Amino acid sequence: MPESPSPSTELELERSYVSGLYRRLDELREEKAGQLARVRRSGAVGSMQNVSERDAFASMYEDRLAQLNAVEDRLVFGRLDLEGAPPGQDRARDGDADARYIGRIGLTAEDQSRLMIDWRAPEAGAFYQATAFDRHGVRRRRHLILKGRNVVALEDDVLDSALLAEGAQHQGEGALLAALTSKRTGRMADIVSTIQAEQDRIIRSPLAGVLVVQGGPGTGKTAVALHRAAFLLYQHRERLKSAGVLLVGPSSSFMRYIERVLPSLGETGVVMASVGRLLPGIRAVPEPHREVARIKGRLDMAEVVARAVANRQRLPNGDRRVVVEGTSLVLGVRQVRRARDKARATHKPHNEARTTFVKILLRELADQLQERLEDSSGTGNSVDRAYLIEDVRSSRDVRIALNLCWLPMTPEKLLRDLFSKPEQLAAAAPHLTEAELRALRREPDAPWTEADVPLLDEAAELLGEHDATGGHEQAQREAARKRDIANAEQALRNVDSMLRETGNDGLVSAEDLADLNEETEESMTAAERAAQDRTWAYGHVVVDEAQELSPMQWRLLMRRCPLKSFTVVGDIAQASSAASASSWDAAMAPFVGDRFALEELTVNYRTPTQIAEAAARMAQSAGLVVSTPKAVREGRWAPIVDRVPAGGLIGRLVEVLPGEVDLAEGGLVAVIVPAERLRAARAAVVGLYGRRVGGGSGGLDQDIVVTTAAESKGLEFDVVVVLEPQELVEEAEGTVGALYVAMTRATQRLRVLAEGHVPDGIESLD
Ligand SMILES: Nc1ncnc2c1ncn2[C@@H]1O[C@H](COP(=O)(O)OP(=O)(O)OP(=O)(O)O)[C@@H](O)[C@H]1O
Repeated sequence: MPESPSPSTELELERSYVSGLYRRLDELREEKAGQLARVRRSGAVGSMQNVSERDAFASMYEDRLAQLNAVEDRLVFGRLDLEGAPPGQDRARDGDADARYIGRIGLTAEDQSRLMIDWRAPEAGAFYQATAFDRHGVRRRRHLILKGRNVVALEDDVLDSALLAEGAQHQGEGALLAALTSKRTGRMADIVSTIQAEQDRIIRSPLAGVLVVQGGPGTGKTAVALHRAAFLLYQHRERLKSAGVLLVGPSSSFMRYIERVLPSLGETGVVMASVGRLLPGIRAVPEPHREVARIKGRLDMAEVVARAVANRQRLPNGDRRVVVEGTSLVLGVRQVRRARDKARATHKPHNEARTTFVKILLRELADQLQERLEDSSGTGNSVDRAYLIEDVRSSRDVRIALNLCWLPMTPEKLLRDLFSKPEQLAAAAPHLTEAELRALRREPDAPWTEADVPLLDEAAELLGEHDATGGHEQAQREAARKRDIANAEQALRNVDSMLRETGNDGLVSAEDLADLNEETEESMTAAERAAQDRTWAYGHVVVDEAQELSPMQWRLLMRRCPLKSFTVVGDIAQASSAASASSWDAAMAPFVGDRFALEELTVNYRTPTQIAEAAARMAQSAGLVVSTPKAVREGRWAPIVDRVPAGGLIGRLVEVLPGEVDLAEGGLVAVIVPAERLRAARAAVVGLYGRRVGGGSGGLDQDIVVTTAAESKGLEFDVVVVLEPQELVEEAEGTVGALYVAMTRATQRLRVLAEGHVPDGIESLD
């Protein structure tokens, strides 16, 4: 039996291998930078086709260079020794396939031999899936722990008991535990080196269909959703590159919290949007009134919007006189009705169907005008019709009359009128009660809220493009795109061999190249263009904190992905918004029936046992069905409950906060408060810590944050102080979802301050 190398020798061997990987990375960066510079130097001369060819390559090299630059940190993190490979033998270096290094991207040597496998490749699956019982051919799984470019430690999972006897293994506190107990930074980090088997299975699920992932707090749903997006982009690059992936989260703070994960995995092309930013050009605020959020979230609002649009296609009260070039004509109700029916029969959106409506009536009025002119001249001479129609079209009277019947309309105008003019709302929503109608009423200049976004989208769908140029711009855009594709096809034929050389053969279609061309022309990436286009059809949509979405918000998202390829992650027990789902069945039924797959995550990686149990006890005492996910670690502290005399809440906060900040030892501290107390609590904490205090979506860069339960959704902090828990329950109309969220944000310590009632279960009975 060959002798195992001593641990320090192994560390040396790994160091040398890893520095070889970084050397290769540097070489590739240099190579791509050189290619990019050469392409750029070739200048913007030559035929259109040469220019688009050059731009296409420039974009390709830029993308690859960006990816190579993004993977610097922890480039490699794993090694698998497979069946048949004696331990210690440097198989990968010898070009033997029995040892595999796993890293952020795949790397090959100049001679095309494989140096490192992308974590998403099928051959890397065993790194995450292998266990002592089901080894997937793995004898040893090794975690390489890097600091900068240097390997500082090795951790071995020896799965083959024969290896244990040989004694060649490295043990540490465990890569997973080290990751979990490290201080929070305010930004989520990737988990690529420690993905657990149940998470990996979900990440690698097939692309098609709707996959719902249910999991309690801290079970890694967000992490899984992000790594799944990266996996799908790798596995289905051709399809998803042009169609794009949309990732939706609950708030701007949350989007900021997760924004670095995908780039660190080398993926930059995902469109990320909070529910308030799903419509280009609209920045919606959270809906402050729960009743309004509930009503606007209901699916029957789609009918209300449809009726509001139909009501903008009006019949005049009676026949109307219009004057064209001094001649008086009649716009009859009967004619208008007929034109309206014909326009509606086109089934085109309002603004587009208007063209039909207008055309018919212009023709009718031109007929009348012709008759009058012929009568009055008495000659019976026919008059040129084109002139007549132009005369009718340019009459101010006619324009006003037609607009009164069928006004071109933007979604914003439609909804602003609908909610500020009670008679319009009553006409569009006859089934709503008086109280509901009153609740929906608001000033025309009120800001758009998250509940309005799907209604605006619905309206945009029914109204169609409001194009002042009469479709001219659209036609120009289409012609330009056709030209781009033709150029790109020619470019592909010319440069087939060059494509192969760059390793991109088969990955690029003429459409891709046309897209790249368009990008450079408009200096926009495909993702940026998708984000600006309401009608963009994504190849896949990932939804986080999905339990919060209203049926109308689901309707909007389903429209964004006609193929219905979704990854939906959330926790029904954490639901706290007014229009949130009561079950996944109920949320999905209107859109996909029961055709969705349900997976569950069962291990809590965030919250220590004591805090997880307190949160679950509280939720269960209130009748909420929560399964208590197994927490992977014990905490150092049990949750603390401070009962404070009336009026003493803020004083007590000021008293205890410094102690909590000390215990966080440089980590993050969050004070989570009922919305009504936000201002007072923030002022008090700022009084103590000044500029160190953050809040809202910019707050994550600070180490002390004062925030609401809704804003803290999906985030995590080392220490959490919850103020007045019963008020958190009351502000959510008696449901405990928001309090459950607040309590489970802590990775180390939880303290609850209460003047009022302390909900049952938070305190342990023993
Ligand atoms: N396999 C893993 N390795 C290392 N860290 C992990 C792993 N899985 C999850 N974590 C960490 O656990 C924490 C919780 O994960 P995440 O935020 O994804 O949970 P969640 O289910 O979305 O939580 P919630 O629903 O409460 O917002 C994060 O810090 C995440 O990085």
